[in-house]
Amino acid sequence: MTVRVAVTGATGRMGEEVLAAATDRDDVAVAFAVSRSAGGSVEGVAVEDAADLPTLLTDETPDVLVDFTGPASCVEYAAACAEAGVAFVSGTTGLSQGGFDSLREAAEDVPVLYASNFSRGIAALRRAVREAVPALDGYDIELTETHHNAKRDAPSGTALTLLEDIDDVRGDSPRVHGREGEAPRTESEIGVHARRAGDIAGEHEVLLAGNHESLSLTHRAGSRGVFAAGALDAAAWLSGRDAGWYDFTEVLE
Ligand SMILES: NC(=O)c1ccc[n+]([C@@H]2O[C@H](COP(=O)([O-])OP(=O)(O)OC[C@H]3O[C@@H](n4cnc5c(N)ncnc54)[C@H](O)[C@@H]3O)[C@@H](O)[C@H]2O)c1
Ligand SMILES: O=C(O)C1=N[C@H](C(=O)O)CCC1
Repeated sequence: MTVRVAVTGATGRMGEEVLAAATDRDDVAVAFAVSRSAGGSVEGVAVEDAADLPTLLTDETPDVLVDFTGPASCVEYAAACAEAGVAFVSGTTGLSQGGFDSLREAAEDVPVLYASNFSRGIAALRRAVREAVPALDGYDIELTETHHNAKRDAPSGTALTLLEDIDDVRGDSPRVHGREGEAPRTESEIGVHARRAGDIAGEHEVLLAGNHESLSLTHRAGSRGVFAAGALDAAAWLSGRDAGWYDFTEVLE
């Protein structure tokens, strides 16, 4: 079965990547693509005005909408999907708690799958972190993420997810974002470091150190293609499911 996807943020880095990835697959077809800057085409798909999204959802009846945009539009598009009965996949980061609450509200009406990172390697890193942290009780933890120089939010959504994973397995820890001046480390804190440089697609390192040894768990995305492929895998998996909140790990099971 071919799942018909609508793509938002079509002229953005990820939107373009999703449209490119879709052309190589048989299990998905692009129903339409929208952007704030409408006009022209990406990967042979005409780019419509994002302001027309509610009408397009009703007229073109896609199965799933795939969203990589910004926090405000993500919430707006999730509500439009809930209204139109279209499943919603989003990897947009930088959402506030209120933003996530709005997505969960949409999940009462349609299937919603949100992931701060759609790479399989990050899913494996999360499992490794959940295992390593309790095994290395009392070790200091530092988390470093590195992304391209146009990224807006910091720390990355993936870093926040990894911090939640660590809190889940060893209890809540204070976070120290960077260090400057007289700033000795406290025992339980997690140092968090965000670097922005060049066109780096995404790197995350969780460093555990103690007992005269250190363990560094690192993931590097070689290109944005891994995120686009994961998001389309999620869209194909989500289509036809019941309304509710879904996780990317379920797609990989
Ligand atoms: N979950 C993942 O695997 C993953 C991977 C890569 C990027 N991301 C996230 O995806 C998002 C987009 O990243 P990008 O590099 O493509 O950014 P980008 O700036 O290149 O593209 C964003 C697109 O969304 C549009 N947009 C932004 N705010 C909007 C608004 N309020 N209304 C309508 N359109 C809006 C922009 O016009 C642009 O076309 C970011 O939040 C980023 O962190 C997530
Ligand atoms: O390029 C980005 O922006 C990325 N954002 C996600 C995040 O914030 O974790 C995933 C990696 C790429």
